[in-house]
Amino acid sequence: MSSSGSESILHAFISRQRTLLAQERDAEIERTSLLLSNASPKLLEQRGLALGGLGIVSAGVGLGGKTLVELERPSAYHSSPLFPPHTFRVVSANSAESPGDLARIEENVSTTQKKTSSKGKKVQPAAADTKGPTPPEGVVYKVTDTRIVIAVGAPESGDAELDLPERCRVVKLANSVTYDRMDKAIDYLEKIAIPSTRKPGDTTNYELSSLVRVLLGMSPPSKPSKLGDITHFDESLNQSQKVAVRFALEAQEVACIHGPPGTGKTHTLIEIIRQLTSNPPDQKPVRVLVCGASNLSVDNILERLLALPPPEKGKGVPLKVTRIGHPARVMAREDILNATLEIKAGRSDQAALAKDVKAELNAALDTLAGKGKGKGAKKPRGLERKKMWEDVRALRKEYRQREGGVVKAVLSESQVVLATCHSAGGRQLRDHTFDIVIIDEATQAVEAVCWVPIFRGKKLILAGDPMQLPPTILSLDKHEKKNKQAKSSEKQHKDASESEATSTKLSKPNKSESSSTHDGQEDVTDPSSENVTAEQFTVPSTDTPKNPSEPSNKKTSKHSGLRPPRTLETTLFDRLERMYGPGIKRVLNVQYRMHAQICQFPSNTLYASKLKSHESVSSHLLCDLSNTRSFTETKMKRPFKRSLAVPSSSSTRLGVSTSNASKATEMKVADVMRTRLWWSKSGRRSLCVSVGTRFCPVMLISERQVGAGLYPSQIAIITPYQAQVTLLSSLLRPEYGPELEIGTVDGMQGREKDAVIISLVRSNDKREVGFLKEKRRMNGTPSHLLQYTFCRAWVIINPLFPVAMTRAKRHLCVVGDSSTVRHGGAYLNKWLAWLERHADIQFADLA
Ligand SMILES: Nc1ncnc2c1ncn2[C@@H]1O[C@H](COP(=O)(O)OP(=O)(O)OP(=O)(O)O)[C@@H](O)[C@H]1O
Repeated sequence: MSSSGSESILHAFISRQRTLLAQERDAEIERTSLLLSNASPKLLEQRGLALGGLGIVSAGVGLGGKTLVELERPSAYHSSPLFPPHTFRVVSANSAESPGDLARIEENVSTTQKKTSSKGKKVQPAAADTKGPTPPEGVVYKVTDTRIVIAVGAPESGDAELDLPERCRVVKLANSVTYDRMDKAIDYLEKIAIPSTRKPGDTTNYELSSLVRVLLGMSPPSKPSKLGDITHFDESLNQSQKVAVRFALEAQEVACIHGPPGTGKTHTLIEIIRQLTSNPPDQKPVRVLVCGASNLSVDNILERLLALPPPEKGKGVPLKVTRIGHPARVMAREDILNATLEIKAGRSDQAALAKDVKAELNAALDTLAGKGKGKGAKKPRGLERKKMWEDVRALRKEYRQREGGVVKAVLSESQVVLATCHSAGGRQLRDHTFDIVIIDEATQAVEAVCWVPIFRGKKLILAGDPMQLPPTILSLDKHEKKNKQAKSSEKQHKDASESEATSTKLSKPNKSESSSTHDGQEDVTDPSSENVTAEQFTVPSTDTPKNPSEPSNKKTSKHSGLRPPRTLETTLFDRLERMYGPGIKRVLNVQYRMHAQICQFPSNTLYASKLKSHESVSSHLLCDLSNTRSFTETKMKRPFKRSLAVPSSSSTRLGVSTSNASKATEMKVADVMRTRLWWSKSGRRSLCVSVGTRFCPVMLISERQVGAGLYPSQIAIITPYQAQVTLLSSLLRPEYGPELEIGTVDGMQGREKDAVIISLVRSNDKREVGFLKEKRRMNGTPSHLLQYTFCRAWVIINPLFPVAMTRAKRHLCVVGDSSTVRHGGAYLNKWLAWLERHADIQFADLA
């Protein structure tokens, strides 16, 4: 191809990425801002977009010199300290992984005050008072049932005086930080790949590395380097994992690892990290940046790295690992927290001086807030206050400088640095480069966010499963939606007509064969809604790889070049496979999690029936656990226990598609309570359901699972709706503690539990299943719920399959209204039919 030809393709690719990111940013802004500007505070609170009547508990200094403002519901205004259902999250729910929701802390003016302000003018609801000081804005740093912490004052954004009102309301804002970082990455990519786009006089040293060339299809992957025999640290690796390890180590630029659920993607990555970092002491240590699409995926890897045994005496030093990210977003475990940059920096020798400055800064902030030491301390006013704020500004600057030095020292000596893709673009890593960048859950991240860490490394290893959660995209345009709907109904029609017996023949249309559209963009049949070919799962008997530039089968030799993506759902992983064929990846084909019966349906329908269950798990049951008491019913020994199909009844429907979520939730709480009372008074032991579907998990847990000796920590409840999560948490947490995991599907990706209850929730006359319908998605972020309920213009697609159905090790319980869920398309219907044949079904006893 001529250089101008390839340049025009690069232009088209980059400009398409920009357009898609801009659309996504707009969608995000529309989702939050428009709602906020038009809604009254009361409505915002009802919709979980604001928390009112809050008081300040404290305002201290956190990493980066930000002020951490902690707020709660004071007993003077509220009968309960518990927050009502809300949508504030530490990890923002937008399409790309982001640092947390943005929020504004404004004065909570009562309705009467609002109607006639002191000047007799109407105050705009929910809008900041334009005449007073600008209300502080920041990132949600931590949320518990009773407290919310907002990190105010990003270092770059100046240091406006923090004037906190006595009675506050926290209002959610549109978050642009992630988009800014992704835009920056795409701008940088453009300047690297197309020198003509650089501004005259730009002296930046742009390096078009061979990694970037391969990722953009400018040159094919180089021949793999030849490694001799590999001595594995983990001798239990199966053949497909060994093949993947060798493949990743020998690849020169990029290697992809495709791991269906429970097949040990993370396990394999750990071996790869150990291999990479174990070069002889006389050689320069290899530095690895390990990223994930989510904080959870990063913590999963960190947890396993920390659990590694120290090297034998004289055989190297323990691996130095550091986790970048808010401790509040990191798994609340001591060893994990101790590996965070914040804690490590705080403990380092150089930290003492920074600590002194921090103490001084905190004292000054306390004085400004009228909480200074000494009796009757008052807020300074006038000139004195102005002077103090100047001191605070100077102290903050000094603190940042000192802290910057400490952070640099800690990171420089870390051989493995872990961060989310997004936070790899933060200022802490600004001057750091790495030999290898690893991205776990790469199939869940939009391509632009992957470029953030890619620029820091020379070689890239991606791990993921294109059949699991894709990135959540808000902005699929109308054309795309129509296209998708048409394709999905076509596909579902086809799916439904295929019997399960023929599922082994299911073949994913080869991505490389996808036709390009008139505008040169790729034809995006949702890559995830396709299936994997049996051939892709064939693992060679030795771990010697093929050259990624030599595709493994005839069909794939027709691989395409760089194409502008049609949607942000096309991940880098998808795109590479499409460009280079399956030779660019290795597939893991033995799963170590699920009882064979739990594995069977996803294997048949999504993995060409090639997903094998390792013998150590294929027949394990709850009753094999040492802590379970003997189950009185023999049926309990089956891995599918009680798939409850609840007949609908108009008086008891508990679907989410009502016009008022909070009302619906209140009603449901009452129903749950009533049912629980009824349940315990009746003393009945058999499973039955009297109303709706929402409370089933409550009973299942109390009556069956914990009753059978399971620990709450061995159980997870997965449900698509955040409102359901909030409801169940408020009911179950007091009884079973925080160890009982209750979450939406997103939170469960990468996790596993002995017993999993999936609550499908939806039950209604109209047979509306909402986002249960989408084969691969059933996302449950609160904002999605709100979107569904209040902005019907949005099409919500949500991930349940196969993530939710593949989290259970020994016991899977599905609770749902079969008469509603049955209308969720061919895939759901097929699953239900399969459950009816293979699981224990119990219908509700409406009497
Ligand atoms: N070779 C192996 N031998 C024994 N156990 C293994 C092996 N590989 C993986 N496992 C176990 O299988 C389980 C799943 O592994 P892991 O979490 O790495 O899978 P995954 O592919 O990342 O999962 P998912 O993406 O579905 O969450 C873990 O308990 C892990 O210890």
